[in-house]
Amino acid sequence: MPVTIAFIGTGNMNEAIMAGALAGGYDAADVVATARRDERISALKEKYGVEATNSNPEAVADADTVVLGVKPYQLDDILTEIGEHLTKDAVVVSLAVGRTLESMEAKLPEGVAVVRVMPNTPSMVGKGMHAVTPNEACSDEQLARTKSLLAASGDVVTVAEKDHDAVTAVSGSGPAYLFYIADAMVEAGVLLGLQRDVAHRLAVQTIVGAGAMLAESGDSPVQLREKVSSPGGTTIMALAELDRRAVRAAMVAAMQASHDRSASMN
Ligand SMILES: NC(=O)C1=CN([C@@H]2O[C@H](COP(=O)(O)OP(=O)(O)OC[C@H]3O[C@@H](n4cnc5c(N)ncnc54)[C@H](O)[C@@H]3O)[C@@H](O)[C@H]2O)C=CC1
Ligand SMILES: O=C(O)[C@@H]1CCC=N1
Repeated sequence: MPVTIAFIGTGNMNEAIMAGALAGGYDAADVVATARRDERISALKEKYGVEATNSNPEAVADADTVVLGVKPYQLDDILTEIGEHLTKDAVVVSLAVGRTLESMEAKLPEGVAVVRVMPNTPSMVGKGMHAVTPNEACSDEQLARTKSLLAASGDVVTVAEKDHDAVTAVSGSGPAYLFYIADAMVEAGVLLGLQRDVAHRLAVQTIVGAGAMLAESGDSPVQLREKVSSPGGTTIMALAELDRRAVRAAMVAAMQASHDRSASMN
């Protein structure tokens, strides 16, 4: 069977999207992954049963979907390397933060379909968030093909390209904010006398449960917060302390910093 999906630069994000696709019914025989080190190539072959190689031009030669998982500063070299080897129908899917469609088109032969994606690491457990923007040359079918692939590892939303820096601040960098809060909750639990493993279990299940309520209840974050906060009770005391310490303002400033860094990376 011909190879149809090439993952170029199979690090954290590309491995997550590839693993999701394979778990979601894509055939390993239709997938090729590239990496630089021999040990990594062997590991990808062994773990996923896919074809793996260090040759990016060979990997894209039969592919109709080419997912680029390299760092933003490595992207130009890869685009130049693969451009002339792409199939006529190929769609190039870039995960690189901050890199515009225009900047990628400039490194590819004219008329190549490109989709800019902002994914996030929960794709590793099938709960990713992918925001996608196609370029002018991308057909409806090529976009649908891309969205189907991404849907195997999470939710997919189409956004305007101007929104990518904001998307990065919310969902791209977002998992790290929650890991930061989880870490702080565990540390505080230990400070209050809990065993570390118990504090970890309590914090994790609380975040999982709160996330499920956000996703499933239909209530807004404010409504959910109000349900935990009894008048004069423990929760309102904690939330008032967060406000006194300007945690909300810190959150806005942090996300502005993520946005601005993304905007500066093209
Ligand atoms: N990690 C994250 O949370 C997110 C990452 N992204 C984007 O995803 C992309 C990948 O990020 P990560 O997976 O975190 O990075 P990573 O460092 O884990 O993966 C990059 C991989 O590309 C490989 N590579 C580099 N040059 C290569 C070449 N010439 N040929 C073959 N392989 C090559 C590296 O060996 C590495 O395995 C980046 O552009 C990043 O901006 C986007 C959203 C979230
Ligand atoms: O920190 C980064 O550059 C990547 C992009 C979004 C999340 N992580």
